[in-house]
Amino acid sequence: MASLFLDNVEQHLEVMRKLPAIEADVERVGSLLAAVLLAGNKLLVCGNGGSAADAQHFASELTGRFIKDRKPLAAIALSTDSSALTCIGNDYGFDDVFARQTEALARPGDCFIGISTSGRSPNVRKAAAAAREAGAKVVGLLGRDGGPLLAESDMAIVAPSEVTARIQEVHILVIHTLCGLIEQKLGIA
Ligand SMILES: O=C(CO)[C@@H](O)[C@H](O)[C@H](O)[C@H](O)COP(=O)(O)O
Ligand SMILES: [Zn+2]
Repeated sequence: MASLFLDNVEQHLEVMRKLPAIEADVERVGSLLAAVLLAGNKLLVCGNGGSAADAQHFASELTGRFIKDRKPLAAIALSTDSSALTCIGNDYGFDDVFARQTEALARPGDCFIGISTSGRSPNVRKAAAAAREAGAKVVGLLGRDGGPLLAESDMAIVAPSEVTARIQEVHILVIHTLCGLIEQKLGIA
């Protein structure tokens, strides 16, 4: 009898084998993010649950380090400030927790990255709209059919799976690749 672990490994590998289909999207987003950072602008990243963890992981690879010693790069996760989350959530509602921070921080030339396995989370969608309003680019890191956020993004990477955990596993691979592409394109790797 196959174990749950081996079932998950098999399912994971099945999804991984489909990833060449999204290679061009990953390259395109990598070029965009590198251009944003090279121009002195910043990345704003957010998501819920596991994607909140991905958002802070992503931002920390850039402000801290990924592979090479290099200057810190401008990226901020909007899902990490418990005071902002509780204040905005309590006073305005949970749908506004990322949008209000985006409205405060996003400037023309910046890039907002919304991470959502369904592409349906209202707080991520509302923040994407606020980013667009501020003149920032919108990138969706999505799954399933991309949800409404797919059409609301300037560029998107959609993990080819219907399973939240598998989508998140693709997202972290994509995030690490984007960090590598950024370092490569900025001439620091
Ligand atoms: O990590 C997991 C499941 O693997 C959960 O925490 C998951 O991220 C949460 O249910 C999120 O609220 C899902 O939101 P989204 O990906 O649909 O935007
Ligand atoms: Zn998870």
